[in-house]
Amino acid sequence: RDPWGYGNEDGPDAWHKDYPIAQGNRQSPIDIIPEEAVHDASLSPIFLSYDYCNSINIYNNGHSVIVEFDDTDDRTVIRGGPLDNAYRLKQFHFHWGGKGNHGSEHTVRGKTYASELHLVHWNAAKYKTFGEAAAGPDGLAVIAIFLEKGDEHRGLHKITDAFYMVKFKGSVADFKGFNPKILLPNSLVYWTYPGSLTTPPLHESVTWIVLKEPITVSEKQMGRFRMLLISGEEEDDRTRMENNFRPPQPLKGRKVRASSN
Ligand SMILES: C[C@@H](CNC(=O)c1ccc(S(N)(=O)=O)cc1)Cn1ccc2ccccc21
Ligand SMILES: [Zn+2]
Repeated sequence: RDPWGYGNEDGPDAWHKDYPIAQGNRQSPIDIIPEEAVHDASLSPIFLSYDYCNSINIYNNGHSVIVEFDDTDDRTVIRGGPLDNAYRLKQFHFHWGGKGNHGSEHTVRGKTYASELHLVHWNAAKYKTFGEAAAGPDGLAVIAIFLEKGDEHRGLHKITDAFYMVKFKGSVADFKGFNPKILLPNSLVYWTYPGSLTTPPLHESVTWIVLKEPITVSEKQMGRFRMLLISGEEEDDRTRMENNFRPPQPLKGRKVRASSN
């Protein structure tokens, strides 16, 4: 039972009633102000070892569309940057808006993007399961990539072409052999800060790694996201999945660090 959503009654402003951590000290997303980010020369580059990456399935959980990976070994990990060890890729998913250029969760000096991709990794060196990691202070590392409206993204077609199979909440389909490396921008320059899951249970367990350089997607490709529904196949209503983003949360004294390369 997921009583939370993005509507007027069950949206981000109401989440604190069931999840009081929503008003915690390290909540996400945030508005990133580049001039205020601390330039940290000790921050090494992020290393993505995605070569033996293999996706398993794609599914619609009523809140987003998620591509899951086999995380039973360290074949697909990220390391370096602010991380003390390797974190395993578990899934990636998106947040997006309706028409226009809103829809991202993080913002940059108030600028919003049409969508934001989250690559979710967990600290398998320290935690036995993803669920445990998701509740631990250094359990997760999420790479956020902004999607800006512009030319079409050829790597995104395979994903948007699969959306018809997962139109309804609760639907899942095979989605093998997709490597998210093709969704990365040219530069891995990033901002990093300690934060949380941006959806309930809002655990404060995420080291955020937000890439500065967006990738571009076409309006037509964004339209495909908006054909996904939050309703189940058996339900009468057909409510589109859109505007599934949480607005920026108070920084509460946290430092955002900027990488140099
Ligand atoms: C943590 C929750 C599931 N939520 C997430 O995994 C999650 C991941 C990333 C983000 S975001 N938008 O910040 O990148 C938000 C939520 C429940 N849960 C607990 C154990 C568990 C095991 C498998 C699946 C879900 C599980
Ligand atoms: Zn997310």
